[in-house]
Amino acid sequence: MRRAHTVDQVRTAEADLMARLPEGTLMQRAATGLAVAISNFLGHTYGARVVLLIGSGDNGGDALYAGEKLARRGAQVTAVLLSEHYHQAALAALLAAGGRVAGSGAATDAAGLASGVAGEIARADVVVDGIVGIGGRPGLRAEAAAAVRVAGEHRVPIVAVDVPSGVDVDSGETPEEHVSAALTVTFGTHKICHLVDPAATACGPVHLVDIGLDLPHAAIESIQSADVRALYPVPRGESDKYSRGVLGLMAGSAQYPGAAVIATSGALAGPIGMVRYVGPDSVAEAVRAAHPEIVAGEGRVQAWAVGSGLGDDLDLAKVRELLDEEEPVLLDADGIKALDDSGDHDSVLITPHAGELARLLEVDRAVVEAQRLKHARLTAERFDVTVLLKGSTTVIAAPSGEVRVNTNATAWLATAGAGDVLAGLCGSLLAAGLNPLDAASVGAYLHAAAANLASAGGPLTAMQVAAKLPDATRGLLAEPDPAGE
Ligand SMILES: NC(=O)C1=CN([C@@H]2O[C@H](COP(=O)(O)OP(=O)(O)OC[C@H]3O[C@@H](n4cnc5c(N)ncnc54)[C@H](OP(=O)(O)O)[C@@H]3O)[C@@H](O)[C@H]2O)[C@@H](O)CC1
Ligand SMILES: [K+]
Repeated sequence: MRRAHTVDQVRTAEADLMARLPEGTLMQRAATGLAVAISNFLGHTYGARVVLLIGSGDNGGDALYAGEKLARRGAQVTAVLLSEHYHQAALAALLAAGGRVAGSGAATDAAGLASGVAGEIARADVVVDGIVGIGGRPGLRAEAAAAVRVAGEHRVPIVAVDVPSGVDVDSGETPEEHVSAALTVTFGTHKICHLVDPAATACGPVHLVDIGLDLPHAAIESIQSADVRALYPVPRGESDKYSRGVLGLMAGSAQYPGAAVIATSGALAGPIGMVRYVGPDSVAEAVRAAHPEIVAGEGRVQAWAVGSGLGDDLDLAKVRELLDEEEPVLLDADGIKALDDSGDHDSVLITPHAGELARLLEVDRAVVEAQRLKHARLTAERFDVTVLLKGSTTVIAAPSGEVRVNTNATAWLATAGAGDVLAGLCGSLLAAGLNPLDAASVGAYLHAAAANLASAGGPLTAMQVAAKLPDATRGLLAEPDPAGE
């Protein structure tokens, strides 16, 4: 798992380590890693024009010391001081290495920047955001916002130090103006904003520099290929189609027959031995035509997947009966309406998108979109259920308080039927014996991996995603474990 910690956890670990090391060691480790990452990002250092946006805290100190190291390797480094306060020793080091300070005069231009600063930014090869790090509050002050806007207008890429300034570090929310980075270089561990949207998108790719922090249990984890490999229920020699798991699928309707066909494709591409389809005869016929392997009608199952494309055919009483049984149940789409906050649902997984979660919580969709982590957690706690909140980064929250995210999805996956594939696949993983948190994690990861294969940078259909699931699974199970994962 890739781990993300809260600001408080990082501060505690930092204090513990600092007490054992000579002063300034951690900042030098951070700045060295940052300078190397900026060099790699640029592809060259000698002669590169680097503008540093410097705030009042240690985030600015990291940027200034990295600037010093780049200047020593021949870069033309200019610091823009956005506050009266700044890390003085770091600025002195930059100046000693040949760096400069821009805009020291009192005059300001129309954007509110000291004269000459806008021109420096416009001509830069890269802007380094050392405005604020984990000590920052959301939003940008006027001068910083103006500098960031000039970079955007001139398409100058921004490398964020630790976090893109302006985002809310511990929630991944972006209630106010913030930096959108081409690369974020962080230290010690990931922060929540690196993994949870909308802030995760503002980070761009995230590069982690190890500075030797000793960290506690993570607040949030992001699932990696090695985790999926370790969790995937691979059939053993003695397995038969029943022992591998049977999924009961209640999906599709006269209105949306395709959802049943697509969800079945997802389920059959998972680890189970058999799918039992339960639904109207006309839909069962369509499912059987596409998937002759299925068995129509009720029988013994190890888990249920209910809801994709049920529309008005949703039989609330029937679904609630299933929720009272022992077998795990996945509720998707309309099936989520069957959930109430009174029962014991710790073997239930729900797979809403933001709109469906908003309906369940009776809030606006935009509120869920803006505060994805908060609402996924709140739902898990209130309904005693595991929640897989779909989106560009998937957030999975369990009633135990554990949270995992999946960040490897392509934006092309936002297509009709993709959710039905995911529901079938996660149902299949539940039926094969994974608990709801693991089923959701493995399902989200493989669904995204299959979509990446189907897309290869272009459009895809839900059925193509399902068709690529076996390849994605095979590739992953065959991969050697990389060190450190
Ligand atoms: N922890 C670690 O392990 C390591 C940490 N390291 C580095 O230290 C960074 C944390 O440094 P930090 O604590 O000095 O806080 P940081 O974010 O630079 O500045 C906070 C100050 O900014 C201000 N301010 C607040 N909001 C603002 C806003 N929206 N817009 C503008 N200004 C705003 C406010 O001051 P004010 O101006 O209000 O007086 C506040 O006090 C961390 O991210 C990493 O880069 C590494 O060197 C090594 C290992
Ligand atoms: K920053």
